[in-house]
Amino acid sequence: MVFVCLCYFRFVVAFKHEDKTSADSSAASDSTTATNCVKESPAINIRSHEFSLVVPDHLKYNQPHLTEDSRTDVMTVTPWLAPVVWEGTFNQDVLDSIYKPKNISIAATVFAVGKYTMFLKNFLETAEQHFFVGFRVHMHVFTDQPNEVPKVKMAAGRQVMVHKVPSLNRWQEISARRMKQIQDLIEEKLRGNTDYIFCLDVDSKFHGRWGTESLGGLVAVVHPGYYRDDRSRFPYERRPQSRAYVAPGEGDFYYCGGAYGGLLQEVHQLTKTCNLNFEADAKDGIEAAWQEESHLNRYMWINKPSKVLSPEYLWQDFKPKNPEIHLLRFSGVIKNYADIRPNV
Ligand SMILES: CC(=O)N[C@H]1[C@@H](OP(=O)(O)OP(=O)(O)OC[C@H]2O[C@@H](n3ccc(=O)[nH]c3=O)[C@H](O)[C@@H]2O)O[C@H](CO)[C@H](O)[C@@H]1O
Ligand SMILES: [Mn+2]
Repeated sequence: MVFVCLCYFRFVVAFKHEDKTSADSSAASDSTTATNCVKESPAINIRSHEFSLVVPDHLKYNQPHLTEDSRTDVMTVTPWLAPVVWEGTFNQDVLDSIYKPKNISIAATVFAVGKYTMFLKNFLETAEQHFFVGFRVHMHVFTDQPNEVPKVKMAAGRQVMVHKVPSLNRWQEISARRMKQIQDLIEEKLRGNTDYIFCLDVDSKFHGRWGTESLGGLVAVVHPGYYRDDRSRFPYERRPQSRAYVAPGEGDFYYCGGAYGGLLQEVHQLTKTCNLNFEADAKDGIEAAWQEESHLNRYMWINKPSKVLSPEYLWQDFKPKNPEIHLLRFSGVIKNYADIRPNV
């Protein structure tokens, strides 16, 4: 660890020095810097994708202007300085050229228990069209009926992995138990081979790009149903006996249980904590108003997300599109709850 830090420090110093000595930085001084670092620390493999934003030299794109903002109708940065991602706030070519050479791998989890297997085909097919296209993606499908998982043609470097889970007879349990199963997946299968993970509702479809702009340490999506409301109207858990309790006058946004993600270790911490709190509540005979979504909201109040995705990243088909939504990326389909859930 110390070794890595030293190398990193050296790298920064080298670049600073280069800035000072030559405004027109040459390829030769670049390669000297790189070679020095590699020579002195040959065994180091840096897998931290958050902190090094390296673009290929000579990438041409529009100049960013500090006195101009591409979006003036919406919040683009939170009070704790996390970006809020909206169409128009980022340059996808710059972002892709940063993450492409890192060869990152992305996992997504999706649960289809009971009749929810009917959503898989559309979910998986549209993910192929819009979700991290051109990147390595593993779609982890959790289901009680592996035979019902449709065969979807996947591009190179992308695949579906099926995990069998028990069927449960309350939708609340099916939804909430996802946290534990995601925690286990990370511990047992993903550690060491996956960089980022996104956890998504299956009753939804992709309509537009969802890509590298969404990457971050801890990533939350603002719920489409409440983002124009005063926080007093957010459906947080309001009973102080629950570990998901959020007090009046507190809370930043109301986040979705249907989409969240980030670096593997961050999502591990989130799912582990929410599951522990959900279980402890259950022992006390209490289930939060919106199950794991309530626990997630409590968690995100204390552990601020480092990137916030706008409701473009989880809309609902039944909601008319508001003017601030310039691009709809992912949206919940209209469903008849009584027909598809095991209980009402
Ligand atoms: C868009 C969004 O933020 N949705 C959240 C919301 O309700 P939703 O109405 O979106 O919940 P839902 O019925 O979609 O259930 C959540 C997910 O659980 C799975 N499932 C559920 C029932 C079932 O019989 N089989 C099955 O597989 C499936 O992956 C589904 O997408 O509140 C829930 C609280 O519990 C979850 O936090 C959802 O993520
Ligand atoms: Mn849903």
